[in-house]
Amino acid sequence: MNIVVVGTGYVGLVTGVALAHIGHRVVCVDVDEEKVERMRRGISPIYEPGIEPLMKENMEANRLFFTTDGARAYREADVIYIAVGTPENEDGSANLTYLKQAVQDIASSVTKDVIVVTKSTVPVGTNHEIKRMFEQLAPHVRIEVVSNPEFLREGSAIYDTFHGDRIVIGADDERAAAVVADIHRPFGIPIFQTDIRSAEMIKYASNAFLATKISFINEIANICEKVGADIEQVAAGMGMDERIGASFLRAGIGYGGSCFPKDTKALAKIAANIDHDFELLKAVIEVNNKQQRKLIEKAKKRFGHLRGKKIALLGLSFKPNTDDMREAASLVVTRELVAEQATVVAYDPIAMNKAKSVLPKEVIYADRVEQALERADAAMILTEWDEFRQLDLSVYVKQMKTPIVFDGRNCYALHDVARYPIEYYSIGRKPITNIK
Ligand SMILES: NC(=O)C1=CN([C@@H]2O[C@H](COP(=O)(O)OP(=O)(O)OC[C@H]3O[C@@H](n4cnc5c(N)ncnc54)[C@H](O)[C@@H]3O)[C@@H](O)[C@H]2O)C=CC1
Ligand SMILES: O=C(O)[C@H]1O[C@H](OP(=O)(O)OP(=O)(O)OC[C@H]2O[C@@H](n3ccc(=O)[nH]c3=O)[C@H](O)[C@@H]2O)[C@H](O)[C@@H](O)[C@@H]1O
Repeated sequence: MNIVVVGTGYVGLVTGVALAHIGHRVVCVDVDEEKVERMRRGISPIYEPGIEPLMKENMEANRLFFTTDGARAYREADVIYIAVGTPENEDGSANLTYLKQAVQDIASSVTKDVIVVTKSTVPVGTNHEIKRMFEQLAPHVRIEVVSNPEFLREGSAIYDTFHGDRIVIGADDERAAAVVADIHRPFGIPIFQTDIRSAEMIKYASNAFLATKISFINEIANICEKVGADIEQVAAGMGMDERIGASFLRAGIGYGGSCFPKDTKALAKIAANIDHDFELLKAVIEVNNKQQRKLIEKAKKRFGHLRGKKIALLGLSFKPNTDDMREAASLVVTRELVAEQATVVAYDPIAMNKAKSVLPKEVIYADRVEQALERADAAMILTEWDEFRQLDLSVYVKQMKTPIVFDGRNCYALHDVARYPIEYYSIGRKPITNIK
């Protein structure tokens, strides 16, 4: 079976590597020549723990190949996975330009029957539109379209692919569904087969539900601060109820990343297009927008104004173990701090290079956490990297002008912080004001 994966971003590359690892022959196609050149040398274009050894192992076993020659790959393919980006349009809807281009590329090259599997997150109805496009553009062959949405998380993408909770296969054609199910069987993950539209909806509904959990717990955290409860205790107590579940109840400065922000907006738009006002989801989005500014609000309350203050930012990526800066809270926080005329010194263990091209030019970058904290008036923790969680708290006391820490990810236990002369503001917990 010849498998081709179109697009080698987080989803495409991880899919290609994982399918090769369970024994398939996989050709990964990308239009980005530089990326393909690097992957051919075994270098991953994305920072993702564990990916490079797996890439190399499967390339050496002659199961995994990278090319820009899509036409040839599509001609020889039995199954083609589409994993190109579906970013956000200005109005919040999903931009299907890359997807449609990939469909055209495939249609103009295939010479035999093929199954096309859509991994990209696409609005309900898109796979049927793809099917219609193929019927028009490549009437000489039979192309079956299958929806196979992806649920991996960045930073644990390899683990998630081998240990996912389910593989969703949406198909109208039983034979195509069976072929795709067989391809995935070696993962040993439960397969949920359904119709195409339901599969498309499962993806959006899953992301929207997880985003709802986050905004919900953040609202509870905001109330906890005012009534003197502790969000960590509250989340732990809630999570013990299996109907609620313990995961995705970490309060903080909101969700970012390439998917929750765009997929929640896209689903709200899908609803609006059929005259359904998805009020709950709109509130989830609004709560998140406010939550990303929470540390700024706290700092302004503490200092009055931030003009001339040196603020150390710890963590820039939208979450740990990735260098992805898409919709990271740091984008909002740095913009606000610069507008407030604060001096911003930032440090991130991995994302600094990517950050430099997207954050305001006024941001100064430090090579080490100690350097960022040096003589700072305040620190803001935006991403819960292990490096910050494990940091000896005395470093704040030693390095900073005033050890005032705004922790947007609740990295430290309050009883640990209480042992140091630190002023500490976190999310949904009591502040600690131990500065002498
Ligand atoms: N990033 C994530 O964690 C997850 C993403 N998704 C969805 O998967 C899709 C892909 O997302 P990412 O991997 O983050 O995208 P990405 O933006 O990181 O990568 C897309 C890749 O496709 C390539 N490409 C674009 N047009 C092409 C064409 N015509 N032929 C060949 N290559 C082409 C680009 O050069 C790029 O390398 C999106 O729909 C996203 O919503 C779903 C689950 C998780
Ligand atoms: O569609 C997608 O692209 C993916 O989106 C998310 O994965 P990802 O964005 O990589 O990362 P998550 O671990 O879900 O975190 C997303 C954001 O939510 C925040 N978050 C997460 C969990 C939590 O309890 N609290 C919280 O604030 C994180 O800090 C981060 O900013 C989903 O978890 C994946 O299942 C899905 O495939």
